[in-house]
Amino acid sequence: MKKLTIATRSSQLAVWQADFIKNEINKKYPDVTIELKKIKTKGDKILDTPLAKIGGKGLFVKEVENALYERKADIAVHSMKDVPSEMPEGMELFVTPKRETPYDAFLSINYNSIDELPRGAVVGTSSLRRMVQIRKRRPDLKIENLRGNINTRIKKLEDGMYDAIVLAKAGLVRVGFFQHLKQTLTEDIMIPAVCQGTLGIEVREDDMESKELLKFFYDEETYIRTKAERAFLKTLEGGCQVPIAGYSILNGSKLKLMGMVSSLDAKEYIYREVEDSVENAESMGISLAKEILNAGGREILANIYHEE
Ligand SMILES: NCc1[nH]cc(CCC(=O)O)c1CC(=O)O
Repeated sequence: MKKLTIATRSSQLAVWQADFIKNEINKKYPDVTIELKKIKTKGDKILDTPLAKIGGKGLFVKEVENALYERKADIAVHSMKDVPSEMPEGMELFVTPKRETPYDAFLSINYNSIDELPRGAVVGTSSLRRMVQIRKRRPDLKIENLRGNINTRIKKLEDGMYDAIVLAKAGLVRVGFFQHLKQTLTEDIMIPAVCQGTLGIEVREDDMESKELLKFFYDEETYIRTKAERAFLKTLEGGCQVPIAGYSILNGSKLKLMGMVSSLDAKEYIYREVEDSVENAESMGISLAKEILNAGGREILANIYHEE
C-alpha cells in the first residue's frame, strides 16, 4: 500500500488522535503516505446545546464514517466512547489500540478534590454519566452544562464560570495539558464511560489491504475489555448520551466488570458488578446489563428517553 487517507473529526483532540495513528503506522511502514481528512461534524458545530439534546447515537461518528462509504477515506479513527454499539452494514471496527487512561479528571483552580469543594460549588461537565455520579456523592453541588473542546472548557474554568470541571483524562494526556488537574477520579469515585480512553479504527469490511496494515495495533487486554464493556452497553441499548457507566479491570485470567445506570436526579442509582473468567467477557457484559435492567434499570432508561 502506498497511500492511506484517515478520516477524523476536526476537533483538536480528534486530530491529535488521528495523527497519533498516522505516526504509529509510519513508524512501522515509513513508505506509506498518509493524509488526514478532517470533517467538521454537527457535534462539533453546535456548541451551545447539551450533548444529550442534540441527540442521536453516533453524533460524532456518522459524518466521519460517511467519508469511508464515499471512498474519500480508507480508515476512520474514532473515540470508542462515541461509537454506537451497532456497526452499519459493510463497516467494521477492526482494531482498538492499547487503551489510554480510562478515568475522568477533576480540574479546579482553588480546590484539590471533589470532596474539598465547598457547599453549593459549581461544577461543569458535558455528560449525564458524570453529572449523576457527582450528584450521588455531593448532592449539594450545582452541576452546569459544559461543552466545547478541551481549550474552551479550560478557558471557562479560568474565567471563573465554574469552581471545577470534570472531563476525560485521556484527552488531557493526549494533548499534554495538565494544568489545573487536581484529582484523577478512579472508579471508586466515578465509574468511567464504556471504552473511555480507547480509540477504534474503522474500515470497510472488504478492505483487506488496510486491515493488513492495521493488524499490529492489536492489544489483547484492550480487546477483551472493549468486548465486555460494549456488550454491556449494547444490551442496555444506550448511547453515550444517557447516565450509564461501564468499566472493566483485567486481572490475570479474571475479568471484573462494573456497571451503573441512574436516574437524572441520582435518586435511583443502580450499581452491580460481576467477576468471571476472561473467556466469558462478552456474556458477562450481557448478563450484567440484564441484571441492572431487571433491578429497575429498564424503567429508569425508559423515563429518560421519554423526557427528551
Ligand atoms: N464525548 C466526547 C469525547 N469523546 C472522547 C473523549 C475523550 C477521549 C476518550 O475517551 O478517548 C471526549 C471528551 C470528554 O469526554 O471529555
